[in-house]
Amino acid sequence: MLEDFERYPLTFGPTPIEKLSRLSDHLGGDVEIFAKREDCNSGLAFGGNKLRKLEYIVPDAIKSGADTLVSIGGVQSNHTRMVAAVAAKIGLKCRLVQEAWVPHEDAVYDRVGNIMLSRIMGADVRLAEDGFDIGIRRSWEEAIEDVKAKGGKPYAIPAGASVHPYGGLGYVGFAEEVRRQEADLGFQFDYVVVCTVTGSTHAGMTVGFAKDGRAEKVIGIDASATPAQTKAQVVEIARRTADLVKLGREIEERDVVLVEDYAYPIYGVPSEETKEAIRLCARLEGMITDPVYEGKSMQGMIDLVSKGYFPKGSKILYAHLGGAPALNGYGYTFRNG
Ligand SMILES: Cc1ncc(COP(=O)(O)O)c(CNC2(C(=O)O)CC2)c1O
Repeated sequence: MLEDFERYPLTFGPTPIEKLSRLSDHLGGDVEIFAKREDCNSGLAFGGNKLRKLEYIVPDAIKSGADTLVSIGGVQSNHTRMVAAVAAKIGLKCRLVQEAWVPHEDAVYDRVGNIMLSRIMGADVRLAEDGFDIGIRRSWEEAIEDVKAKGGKPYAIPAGASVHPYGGLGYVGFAEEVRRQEADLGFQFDYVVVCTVTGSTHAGMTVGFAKDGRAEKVIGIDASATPAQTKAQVVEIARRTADLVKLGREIEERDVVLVEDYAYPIYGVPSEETKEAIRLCARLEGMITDPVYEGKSMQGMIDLVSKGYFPKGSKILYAHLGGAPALNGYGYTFRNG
């Protein structure tokens, strides 16, 4: 599916799949839960899902002759941290807009975790007051213009790299990689559980698994708390990506399964149930999830298993997309563990 596209290696290679036996048993043993560890995919600044996407974007950036990568996220954005790491690795400058996406309790929220790493890696980090929205932002467009005004040659990467023309390709590759691993494992996964916010991770998986009739087995857990906008964006990215990789069929609305019940109270703020899911996974598997993204997809998966959403005997692949560095901005939240 991706033979026509150049990939710039930023990751170690296929990410490991591990059985979460203690979590599976704790949830009753009716389903088998596995994790694919995208959070351990690279040596670049603690890795994560955006690097798999950026592998298909970097060749275009290099070809463009740009000298500065320009991107955007919330203050504790994992995406902007990974863009900063990629810029450092390939020798480009980096301009980041960090918007006020999350009302926070921690006095150190804008000095630790992802934003600290981006600063240490030499990115030009600018805070902006605009609130959360997964769409194209004025602050980002102004940053692009400002780089130009100062004589730079910007390469624009939108939030999460999602609505970038090549934003979905990385996770088409994820599906191809899972199929190769399934051949070695001797079985197929019945479901893939993924956290969905700007949408190109979910969209790429939908297209990649549509190839063998499993598009609707990709269960997106919304963490944006703006599900209608997020779902529409996933569908749009999936349709464009399907054309790019010549899937051979249209992506329909029904191909995209987005569960909207776990993003509460709002984007970036964990509920009590999110915090419990983070603790349960950490205490049973030593696997760390974050309060913004994977904590909510873990919460969703646990709740769906408990409700019998997945038929008995299902093999579930949980996509762990990263996010742990942001925990440093939630020290007050977890002050008692
Ligand atoms: C750890 C982690 N897990 C899941 C997601 C959701 O991925 P999508 O944006 O592709 O839907 C993010 C995104 N993060 C964004 C960021 O700015 O970090 C794009 C929102 C993520 O970082």
